[in-house]
Amino acid sequence: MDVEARKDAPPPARGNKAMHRFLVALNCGMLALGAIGGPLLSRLYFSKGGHRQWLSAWLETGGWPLLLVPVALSFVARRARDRAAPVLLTPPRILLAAVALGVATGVDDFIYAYGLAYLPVSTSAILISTQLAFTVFFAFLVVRQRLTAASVNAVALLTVGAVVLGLHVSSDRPPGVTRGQYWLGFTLTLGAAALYGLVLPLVELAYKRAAAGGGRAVSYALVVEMQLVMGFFATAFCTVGMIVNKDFQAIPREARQYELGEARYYTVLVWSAVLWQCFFLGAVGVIFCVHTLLAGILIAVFIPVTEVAAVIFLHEKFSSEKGVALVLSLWGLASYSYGEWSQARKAKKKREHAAAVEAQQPAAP
Ligand SMILES: Nc1ncnc2[nH]cnc12
Repeated sequence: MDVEARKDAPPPARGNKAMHRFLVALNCGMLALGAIGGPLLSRLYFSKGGHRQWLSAWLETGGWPLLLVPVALSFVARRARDRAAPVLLTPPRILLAAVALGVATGVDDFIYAYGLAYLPVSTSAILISTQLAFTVFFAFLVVRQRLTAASVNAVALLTVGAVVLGLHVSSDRPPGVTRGQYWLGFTLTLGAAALYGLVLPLVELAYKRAAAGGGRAVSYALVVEMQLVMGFFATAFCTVGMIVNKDFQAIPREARQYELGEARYYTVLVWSAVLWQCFFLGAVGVIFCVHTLLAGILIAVFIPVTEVAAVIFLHEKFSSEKGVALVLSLWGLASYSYGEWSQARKAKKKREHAAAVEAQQPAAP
């Protein structure tokens, strides 16, 4: 848990390298599970008789207590090594940033849930894919993330995929949704993409500030701790919305009237909370292990998978546009991965060359 990883740090030692690879795989896996399963279950809630946007938003981060387990384990391990170890690893200034980012996530969850109430999950997913363009833009501004030919190519391919899919959006209004509601959902979903595209690089900036302030690399334990704080405040924000909207009183009534039955209603709610937790923890974990842009790329890449899953499980229509978008996004991922791999290989060769030149220099008298 305490493994440290920063892009600008020297290459990790062999044991750390294995742990780093494990964390990359774990976080990519969690992000995949959450990015595909979260929207499907949220849409299943709305399509079978759920109407509460604040409740749906609440479920996106309401699983934050799950993070108490790794945070507590990390604390116990630290206390076993050092009796004076502090309860929290996160510096106070960064905790304050996590509170603000948590509230921003709560706002984002609400506008995302509002959009999903009025759009098919396939349309919502297409609109959310524009998040990548916002992430690239804000990552460049906020954390000076370099733009390479491979990342620009990946963004272009994913954007073309979204535009191709966008060509059929006007014909897919869900039953009972008015034209006005459809376009409100459309606009709010684009707003959610922009806001989350800003939140991701700000999370990376917070890690950088935490590393600079503490004089050492950020650990994965700190990442989980920050996510716990963000999840708590995002949920608190949505709880206020639920209280004002009288959602808590409406839940038992809504459960009784749910098309799939009462037990399945609660199952959908519980699994929504678990899968969305995987999404948010996976996203910040990928930012920590690699960087913001990869988190944005992966979220975009899973979108066509969500499309196919929506066709299979929610019986949404599969059009030829969806097939084209799927191919384009896989191509985008391949292009990006190849670009990163060749950059890393060039950097490694450069380091080895510099080390060889240094070894040949005669020792100073
Ligand atoms: N609240 C949210 N949940 C999932 N994906 C998102 N993309 C942008 N906002 C989102």
